[in-house]
Amino acid sequence: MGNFKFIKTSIKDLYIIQPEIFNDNRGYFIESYNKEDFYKAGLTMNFIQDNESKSTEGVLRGLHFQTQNTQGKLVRVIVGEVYDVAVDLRKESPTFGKYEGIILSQDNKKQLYIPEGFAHGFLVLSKIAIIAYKCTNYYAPKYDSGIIWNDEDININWPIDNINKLILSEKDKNQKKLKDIEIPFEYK
Ligand SMILES: Cc1cn([C@H]2C[C@H](O)[C@@H](COP(=O)(O)OP(=O)(O)O[C@H]3O[C@H](C)C(=O)[C@H](O)[C@H]3O)O2)c(=O)[nH]c1=O
Repeated sequence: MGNFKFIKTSIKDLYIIQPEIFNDNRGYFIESYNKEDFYKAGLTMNFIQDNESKSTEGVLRGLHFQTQNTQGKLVRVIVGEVYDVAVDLRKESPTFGKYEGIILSQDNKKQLYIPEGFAHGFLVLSKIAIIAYKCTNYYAPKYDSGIIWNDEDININWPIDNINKLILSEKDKNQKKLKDIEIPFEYK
């Protein structure tokens, strides 16, 4: 049907996807994923796990990746608004260590496709946010890894208005810096 716009970003293989929003007097309808449309756009990944998480304002989840079973993720916001961030961790990539940040929201319905070999995280900007994302590989906690959210070498410009309101898991409070971890991802 071609209900999607696929927008390239400054980082190779990282895409913003804009589904067509069908509004009427009842509300809205979107196709949130369509394999044929994605394949035609060259996004030929195979999603095998869907996730959903709810967070309150000021929650920052990230920056996460799996060192094996690495996951490509198609991220969208069902309720609320988040600042979503992907960091290129592919060795030899010309954009290694660079990030792209984007507002995903219930209103803009934008999605971010984060390829394998990236770290992912988001900051909740609304009272609550419910995010849903498709993954190209299964959860593998023994390969769970991450980078600290405020790593100065990545220097993410998180839209935080009050640092005291930041809510992090214990794990995320203690993530390592990019320069202190072994990066396993090749750049294809
Ligand atoms: C990720 C995941 C978690 N869990 C269980 C394990 C824990 O008992 C609980 C919370 O896990 P965690 O604190 O790792 O959840 P997040 O901090 O939201 O982690 C995610 O946040 C960032 C933004 C991501 O992109 C990843 O999907 C993932 O790392 O859910 C599962 O059962 N399956 C899963 O795929």
